[in-house]
Amino acid sequence: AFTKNDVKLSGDVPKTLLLQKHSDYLASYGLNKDDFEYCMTEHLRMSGIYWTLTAMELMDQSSRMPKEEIIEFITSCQDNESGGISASIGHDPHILYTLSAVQVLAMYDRLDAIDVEGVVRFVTSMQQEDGSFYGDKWGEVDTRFSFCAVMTLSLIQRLDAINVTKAVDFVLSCMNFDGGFGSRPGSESHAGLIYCCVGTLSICKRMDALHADELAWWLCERQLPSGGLNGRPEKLPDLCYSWWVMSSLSMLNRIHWVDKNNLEQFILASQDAETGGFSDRPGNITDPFHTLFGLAGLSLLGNTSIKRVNPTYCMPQETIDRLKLEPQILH
Ligand SMILES: COc1ccc(S(=O)(=O)N2Cc3cc(-c4ccc(C=O)o4)ccc3N(Cc3cncn3C)C[C@H]2Cc2ccc(O)cc2)cc1
Ligand SMILES: [Zn+2]
Repeated sequence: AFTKNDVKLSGDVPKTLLLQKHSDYLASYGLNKDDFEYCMTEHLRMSGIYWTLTAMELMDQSSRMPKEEIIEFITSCQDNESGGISASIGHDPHILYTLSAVQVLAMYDRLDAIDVEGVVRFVTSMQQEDGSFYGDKWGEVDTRFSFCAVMTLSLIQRLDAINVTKAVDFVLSCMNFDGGFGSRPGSESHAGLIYCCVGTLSICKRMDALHADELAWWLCERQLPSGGLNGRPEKLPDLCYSWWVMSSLSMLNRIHWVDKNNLEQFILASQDAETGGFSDRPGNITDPFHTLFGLAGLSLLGNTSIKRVNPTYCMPQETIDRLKLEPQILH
């Protein structure tokens, strides 16, 4: 049932965490190469592997993943000329999939499987005069790509390869009066882009430049009576916004500003007890993307049956610790 721009949780939604169902769902996802959805997501396969592996890592189930097959796939997706990595074999390299590949290899501690100098060459070639980043050779600018650039380079300990000051200046030029951020200067504030911009400032240790209270206030206003969070005013709640909003509030050290119990109820209700996995909201089709953000959100809410997730990188905290990375958190 829909009240205005919100959902009404019916009585028969899941109220406990169905970990085994999610592990089985992700372990079987992609086994049937002819599966319609599997074919329809070839253009984002590398990210699909990152979402699936990270979710399995958080459930301590990554041993069920075909590790060597994944590593060989990543090696075959790196473009020798540009150094960039594509979503699938033969596709164009893009900064989104270069990041996903580096995140997966960092979790596997197998960065030796790719030409790391090639990745540095690709990412630095995307930075523009104003400090912004293209996603690929077609030249689209988006703060999402700034976040991909600094996350990728920091994971391989090469943040020095770009102009960090200009990268930060461009992100700050996208700050709006509500304290939020959009994809380019003047773009409307959106929870997903706020996560990207706050994450960029966290990695570059420049969170001092944020208007933390105004921003945290705008983020908390995303919570609806159902407990779910939306991405912009007047929008429906969506599970992945739970992650964008909560990880941003975590970096701002204001996660206590949301109603945790209500939000946890919405996340648990977005599970599918039949198929396993999480969907964008209760009753819809599940997918690996929302399954990761459901589990990561519960981890941020303190659910200890899930491993700790790092709010900046959306990767297991133990991986960030092993890499000796210290993304800034406000105090
Ligand atoms: C089903 O329609 C879409 C629309 C956009 C995309 S997207 O790649 O631009 N992207 C990520 C995303 C992925 C999925 C999905 C389905 C199956 C799999 C297998 O791994 O992954 C589903 C949705 C989705 N979206 C769209 C979306 C999420 N919540 C509401 N919507 C409309 C997000 C979208 C943008 C994006 C976000 C984060 C990120 O790291 C990368 C891309 C993908 C499918
Ligand atoms: Zn979503």
